[in-house]
Amino acid sequence: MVGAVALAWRASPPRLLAYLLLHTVAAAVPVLAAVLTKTALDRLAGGAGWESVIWPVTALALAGVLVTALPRTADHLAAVLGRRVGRLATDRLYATVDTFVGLGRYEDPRFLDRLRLAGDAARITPNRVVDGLLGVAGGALTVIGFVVSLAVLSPVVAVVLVAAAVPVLVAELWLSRRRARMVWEINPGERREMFYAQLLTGLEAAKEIRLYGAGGFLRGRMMREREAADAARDRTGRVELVVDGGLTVLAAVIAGAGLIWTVRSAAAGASTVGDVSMFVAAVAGVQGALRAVAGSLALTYDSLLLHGHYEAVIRSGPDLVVPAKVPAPVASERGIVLRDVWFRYGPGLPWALAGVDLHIPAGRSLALVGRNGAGKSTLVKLLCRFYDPCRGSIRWDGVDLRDFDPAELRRRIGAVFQDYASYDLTARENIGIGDLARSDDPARVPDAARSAGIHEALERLPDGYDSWLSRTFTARGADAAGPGVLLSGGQWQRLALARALMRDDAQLMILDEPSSGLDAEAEHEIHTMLVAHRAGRTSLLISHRLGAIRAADTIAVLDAGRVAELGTHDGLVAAGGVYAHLFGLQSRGYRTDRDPAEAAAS
Ligand SMILES: Nc1ncnc2c1ncn2[C@@H]1O[C@H](COP(=O)(O)OP(=O)(O)OP(=O)(O)O)[C@@H](O)[C@H]1O
Repeated sequence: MVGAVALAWRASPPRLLAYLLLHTVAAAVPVLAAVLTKTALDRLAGGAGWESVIWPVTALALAGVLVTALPRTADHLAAVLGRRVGRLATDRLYATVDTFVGLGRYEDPRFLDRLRLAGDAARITPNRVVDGLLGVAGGALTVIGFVVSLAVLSPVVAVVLVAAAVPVLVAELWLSRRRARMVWEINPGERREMFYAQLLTGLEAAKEIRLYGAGGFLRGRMMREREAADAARDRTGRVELVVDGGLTVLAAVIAGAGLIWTVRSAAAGASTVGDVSMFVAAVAGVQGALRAVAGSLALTYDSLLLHGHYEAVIRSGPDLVVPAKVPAPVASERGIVLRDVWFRYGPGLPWALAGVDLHIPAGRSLALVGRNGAGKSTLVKLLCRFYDPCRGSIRWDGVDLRDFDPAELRRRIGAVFQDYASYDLTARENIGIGDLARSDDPARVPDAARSAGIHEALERLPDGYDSWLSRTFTARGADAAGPGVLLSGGQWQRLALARALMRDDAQLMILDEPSSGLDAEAEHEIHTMLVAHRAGRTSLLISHRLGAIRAADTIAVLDAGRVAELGTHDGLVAAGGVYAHLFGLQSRGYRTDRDPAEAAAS
């Protein structure tokens, strides 16, 4: 609770104070109005003239003005404050997410459920907590005012009214807890529903969905998720209806009984007409305010439960241990050494790496080959420290990767991942992301693009490097409302390569299938460039096209998470093992002088 209120305070102290003041005045006005009405009626009933009621009536009129003006002003203030708090909380949330070193949390459905609720909470809960607390405080003020005035008329009714409030409060809190549990339970389904909705409305899967006619299947799945969530909401709604309905009837019975008692007492001359009016206003006021208090309490409680997810993410701490101090490199250990590295993506899952021993000498190139699922990309992810090995160690210049500052480690690496990203940004930004600190240098982006062989193509775009590479969003601030342009698959791949080449000072260049989408000529051209670029640098190259990696200083064949073969291209071909077999298959596929029977069979 303190966290939520502190956020609101940090977002805008003057607005929060003004909001507090408005709420206090709004809470006091109904009590004041009831007292003024009683005073005026009693004076009139006592035969007093206009002069003696002029001030209570004028004050009553002013109170009426306040009652109409205050809620609008308070609503406006609440909305402005809410947006400010939302911005601050969202920024804090995403800043926290940005501190996560690894990828593990993005593969933990429970954490993702929590993250989604935290996102909702960041937008709404701090303000709702403040609103709820002010509602409780304001309502309590109104209740106290009315109960005191009522106690003067009838202590019994006052006590009964207050006692009747206890079950209301208990019931509202119980309903809140139930609602929060329901929100948590339907959250995974709601995330799945969002996933299906994105598939159905996004460009990414549109081709396949249309070609395979999978729209109905996905829509059915989406609606089933929605139905399940709505069924849970309906169940909660029914319980709320029964509980709230019962409490409303109880309140009406108490109010009715009290009214009969007061009118009887006025008829018997034991109380005045003003007393009756005060009683009616007080009972309605107390019951209304009590309901408002209970509602605000439930709102606060609901919001706090939701806010708990936000706080849990904010306080989740580092996902991988980050050392306070990085040890100095060991002069005798140059390069990267993997020693008996074991890794799996989760307990109970198969080992993706099962005892890898490998040395990537500084300034040399190592190529990784192997069948699908052999563990090549996993090894790359471990080198970038997106995960830590379960067993064994990876040392760079003698320093365990766990002892590096992750940001420092990543500054040393340039990479093209197999599943590289394509950003809905301009071409210049798509490349500049590779080294944002130096992306303003006018020559760097075109230089990187030239090396990746994409410069001319980008220059030919409608706005050159500033062309917007998206068909689904319009550029921010763009005059033209139309979408931008899209690149071909191979051009996107070259763009990803240019992004990696922005870091021309990277000590380690990782290229995971950097040319899989390129035509034969482009592939040759890129690999010639990469061979020149790699000279004297440490590099790790993964490719299923073995012709592309034959120039590497060392080739390692991964098989079922282990290094099965290690050597140069010529050495491995001569050894006649897995590499020689795979290379033989590929090179035979390109030969035209094959035995016709062999060609027909392949
Ligand atoms: N995020 C993940 N969570 C769980 N298992 C994973 C994950 N990524 C990969 N795996 C599993 O780890 C094993 C190794 O996968 P990896 O991607 O490293 O193979 P690869 O050699 O790069 O394959 P390919 O040649 O197909 O790219 C596979 O069995 C795969 O199913």
